[in-house]
Amino acid sequence: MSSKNKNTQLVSSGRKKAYTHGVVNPVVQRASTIVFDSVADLKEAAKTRGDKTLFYGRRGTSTHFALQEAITELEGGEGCALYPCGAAAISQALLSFVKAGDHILMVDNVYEPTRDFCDKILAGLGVTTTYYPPTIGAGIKEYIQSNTKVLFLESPGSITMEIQDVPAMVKVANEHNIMTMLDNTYGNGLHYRPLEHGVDISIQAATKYIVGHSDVMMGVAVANKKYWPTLREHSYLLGQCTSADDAYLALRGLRTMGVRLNQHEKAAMEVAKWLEQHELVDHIRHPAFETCPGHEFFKRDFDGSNGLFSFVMKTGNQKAIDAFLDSLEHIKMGFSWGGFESLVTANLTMKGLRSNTGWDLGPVIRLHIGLEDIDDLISDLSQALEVYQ
Ligand SMILES: Cc1ncc(COP(=O)(O)O)c(CNNC(=O)CNC(=O)c2ccccc2[N+](=O)[O-])c1O
Repeated sequence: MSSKNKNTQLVSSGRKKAYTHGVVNPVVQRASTIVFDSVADLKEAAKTRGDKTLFYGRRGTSTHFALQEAITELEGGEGCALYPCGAAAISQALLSFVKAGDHILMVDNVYEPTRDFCDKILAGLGVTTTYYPPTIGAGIKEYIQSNTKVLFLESPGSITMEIQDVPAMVKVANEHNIMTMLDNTYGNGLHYRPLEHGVDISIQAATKYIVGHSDVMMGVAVANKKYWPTLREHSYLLGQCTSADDAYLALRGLRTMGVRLNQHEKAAMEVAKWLEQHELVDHIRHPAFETCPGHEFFKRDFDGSNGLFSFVMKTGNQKAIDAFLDSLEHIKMGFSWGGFESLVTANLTMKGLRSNTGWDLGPVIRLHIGLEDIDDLISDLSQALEVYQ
């Protein structure tokens, strides 16, 4: 019996006997070639090859089908396409729907490699991009052109964590027949489901919380009924596929995502509250804090937060940042988040990383709070801030 309760879904989804063969987890069905006993079998498989039928490795196997069903249920869509990483999910979802002469609207705090894809790849294909302020809301209307095809959102946005008024923006997009895509790596389907707010395609770097153990690169995109057929077929034609082993590991991570996120959220809130009172810290950029732009939309639309947040320093220079980073022991520098480990990245300024929103504040330090003991993390930050000068 299926359930609308998310933690039950995380445990139960994608466990049809056709995928598990009677055990708890799906089989790891590695394949390039599927063999058929008769012409009739081959013709039957060819008819339904795009819909969870064994036909050819690139179309997926039982392991992939189990993961696709689970993610589709988690995000509440019609179907889920799998990609080798989050960046591929973003770029291939865009390439599935734009053509030369189109224009897209991209949020200005978007994950930097997404910006680079727009500027270095889409531009070369004749697709133009306008970056809009993350807090623009319904004012997005002013940025729409006659050839605008896609409104791309990421909420909260990368590093500076602004949360968008998604329903207001989706309403404007629908009024102008513009499709919407949202990078939901932060909301992860448990705490935020873009399709419930009218977004057409929800994209995640499964690399982060879904996998949850920093050992698989994967992207997912879940589309609604209107856009699923095109996303599924164009992802196939663009050659997007993942290994059965990675699909198994992603599904394995999904099973504990609920309990892991509970701990990430609890620990991050405690660490952020400690940082908030520190004399060197200007303010916290954690969606659950009033000092985070768009906090009111987080309270209205999200069911929870996780281990990722940033804080802005009152002052600082690169020397102070480097000394701080080098003195951390438990919290490691690394270009990712969503695993069990605590990580840190730092930006001296956001100037130059934004094209339509200014930045006159201090350095930004982003933390991913992992599953270590909170006291150890706070002690680590306390001693590191002592050398931040
Ligand atoms: C919101 C969001 N959306 C998509 C992706 C990409 O996922 P992938 O890593 O699986 O491709 C990510 C990847 N997250 N990684 C990080 O935030 C770490 N920083 C970077 O990756 C980064 C930032 C700026 C410039 C270059 C990089 N980089 O390491 O490629 C993401 O945060």
